[in-house]
Amino acid sequence: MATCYSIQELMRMISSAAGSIADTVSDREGHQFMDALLGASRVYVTGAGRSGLIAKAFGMRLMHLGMESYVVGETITPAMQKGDLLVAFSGSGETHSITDICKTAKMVGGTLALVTSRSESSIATIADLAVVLDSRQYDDEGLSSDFAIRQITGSHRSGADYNPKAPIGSLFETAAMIFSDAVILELMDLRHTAKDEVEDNYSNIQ
Ligand SMILES: O=C([C@H](O)CO)[C@H](O)[C@H](O)COP(=O)(O)O
Repeated sequence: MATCYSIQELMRMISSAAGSIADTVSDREGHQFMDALLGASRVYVTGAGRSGLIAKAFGMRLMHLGMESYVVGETITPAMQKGDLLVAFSGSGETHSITDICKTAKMVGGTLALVTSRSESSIATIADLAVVLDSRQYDDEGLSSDFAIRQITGSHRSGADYNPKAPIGSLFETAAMIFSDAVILELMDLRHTAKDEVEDNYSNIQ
């Protein structure tokens, strides 16, 4: 694929675009998400494909912080109960398998938090709270739109010579990873977690 951008420029574009998605997260959504995590007995995470990988990475960090966290679908994941929280990562909010898991979580009395790129979707409709990382301006046409290029590079180069580099949800997934890490930092702060405690929980058998 021909492109007039170097790998370094592309990296900066992607990080800058993902960073700008932070501006789309409302304070209310951020606070609700933190409150749900801090108030939960146990935290379950779920997501499909790349969103699922972000969910797992988030669940792992919660475990490092000493919180009881589980990945839905893993062999030793226990039954979910009232008082537990399910965090679903789904850019579209429409992935069938994840929608079913979310419905089950609600049915058993759990709380459902959604991390998504769309405020309206099947999962958003049943979620108790949602954090919207609005990456849609990049997702539909990758980074090829003039708008996206101006946002990212500050230039007025036409999109005509540019191949999309963050298509099909990639920026949502990158932004979701950054959001998750920000949440972990805030949790460490609020729970007065020392770096040593986190390191004690790192796996020594993997
Ligand atoms: O793997 C995914 C990626 O977009 C493929 O490029 C998605 O994360 C997966 O398909 C799940 O979709 P969403 O539920 O819409 O996040």
